[in-house]
Order: sequence, then C-alpha cells, then structure tokens
Amino acid sequence: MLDEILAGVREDVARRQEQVPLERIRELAAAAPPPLDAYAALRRPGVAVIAEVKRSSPSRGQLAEIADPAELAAEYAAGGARAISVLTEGRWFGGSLDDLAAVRAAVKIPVLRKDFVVSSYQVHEARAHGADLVLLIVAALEQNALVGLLERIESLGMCALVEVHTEEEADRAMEAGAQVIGVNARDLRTLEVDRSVFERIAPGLPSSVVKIAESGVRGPHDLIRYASAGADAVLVGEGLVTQSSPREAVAALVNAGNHPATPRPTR
Ligand SMILES: O=C(O)c1ccccc1NCC(=O)[C@H](O)[C@H](O)COP(=O)(O)O
Repeated sequence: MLDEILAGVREDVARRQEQVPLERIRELAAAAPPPLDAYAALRRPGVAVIAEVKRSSPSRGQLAEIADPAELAAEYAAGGARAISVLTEGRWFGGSLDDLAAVRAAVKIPVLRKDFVVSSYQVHEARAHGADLVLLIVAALEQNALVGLLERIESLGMCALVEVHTEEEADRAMEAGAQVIGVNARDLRTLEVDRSVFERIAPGLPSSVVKIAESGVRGPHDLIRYASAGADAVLVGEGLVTQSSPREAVAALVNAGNHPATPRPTR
C-alpha cells in the first residue's frame, strides 16, 4: 500500500514542480508568516488532541465529505484541539494544499501537513501554505533522506513529526534527532491497526521527545489507554470526521486528557 501511495505522490510532486519551480516555491515559503511553535504547544500539560481533516482513506474509503475544511478546523479549535492535521495527499485521501492554506487562515493553533513527504520541494510547499509541522514517515525514507528532510524542516522554523511503527524505525527517528515522534498504530503496509504498538515503543523514547499516538482513537477510552502508556498527544481522524458534532467529539477527548485521573507523561 505504502509503495503504491508513494509512486503516485512522486508523480504528483513532479507535475506540481513543473508548474511552480523550486525557486518560486522557496520564495513563497520565505514570504509566509512565521511558523508557530508546535513543540511547545504539544508539551503543555494535559494530553493534546491533534484533530485531523480526513475525507477518505485507503483502509476505509470515503469517511466524510468535508466541503469546508476551514469550518471543520475552526470547530476542532473551538472544541479545544491543540493542533490541526491536514491530509494534503489527493489520490487516496482527497486532500490538497488548498485545504492546508484554508485551515491555516482559519485557526491560530499549529497546523500539520500530513502527507508522504519524499522531497525538499514538499517541505517548502508546506511552509508556503502555512504549515508549522510536517510529517516524515520513517518507513518511506532512507536514513540520509530522513536526516536531510528533518534538517530542512527545522531550517524553515517548522517542526518535524517523525512517524514510526517499529522499534527499529524509532531508533532511526532518534538517530536523526527527532524531537516529536508519532507512533502509528496503523501498519502502512497492511493497514492493520494495533494499539499495543504504542505501548511497546513509547517507553523506549526519551522524556524530551513529544510522543504522539496516531490512529485508532475512537473515543475517550482509547485516549486514556494511550495516555497510560505515556502519550503527550493523540492524533485523531476517523473518530472525529464521522461524528455529527466534531467540536463536541474533540471536547470529550480534551476533557478526558485533562481529567485528574488520566495519567500524565513523566518528564
Ligand atoms: O488511514 C489510512 O487508511 C492510511 C493508509 C495508509 C497510509 C496512511 C493512512 N492514514 C494516515 C494516518 O495515519 C491517519 O490518518 C491518522 O493517524 C489518523 O488515524 P485514524 O484516527 O485512525 O483515522
């Protein structure tokens, strides 16, 4: 699955780069308002909720129409989301860079470009469209490319969310110097979701690293389970976009994350 997605992404990036050359996208990135400090936002007390704008996915097909991503993001922010994740991949997830720019304009909290980033062109694109955080998937990148992209993201003042699914990938993320690591419960090759993956990997990550549990949060019970295993934040897509009130669904998660009985990450 991952290889198929990546092949499409490479084609799409090449096409966009023909239309807007690297030099121009660099200029647009340099002219964008400065990024917000996502690391600091995610380190604040309580389990942070990163709410995702997700129309469809390879595992579930169409999830929600989302005619106005800016309106959805504003609802998420009103519910207490600490950051917004915007899927910008078009073929499988129905997302776009226009979605990212619209969300950026609608909220004052950090915004993540969630995509399959394989080139520095996409990093400049992310900044040009207002991203504060950029996803890097270890399984999709050789180590040199991971290090180079992470440095490029940081050189533009943004933060890299480095995604892993195995202990070996977590070691590679730490070697690359990642400060924010997401453990995805979803295996991007088989699409299976196994929440115990976070419980296995998180204890091996240093306390200075922001630990994000990605995928499989369907309600407060899942957030509490991830928090018990040391999550600073959860990243939630399907469990929010399929709700009649995404704002209330976020608020329910935020309340669970702030509840005195919910375990706090030890630093
Ligand atoms: O969601 C998928 O089916 C998927 C398939 C292949 C690569 C990535 C995929 N999803 C990206 C994500 O990791 C999720 O959108 C994110 O973690 C939220 O997951 P969920 O709350 O389970 O929708």
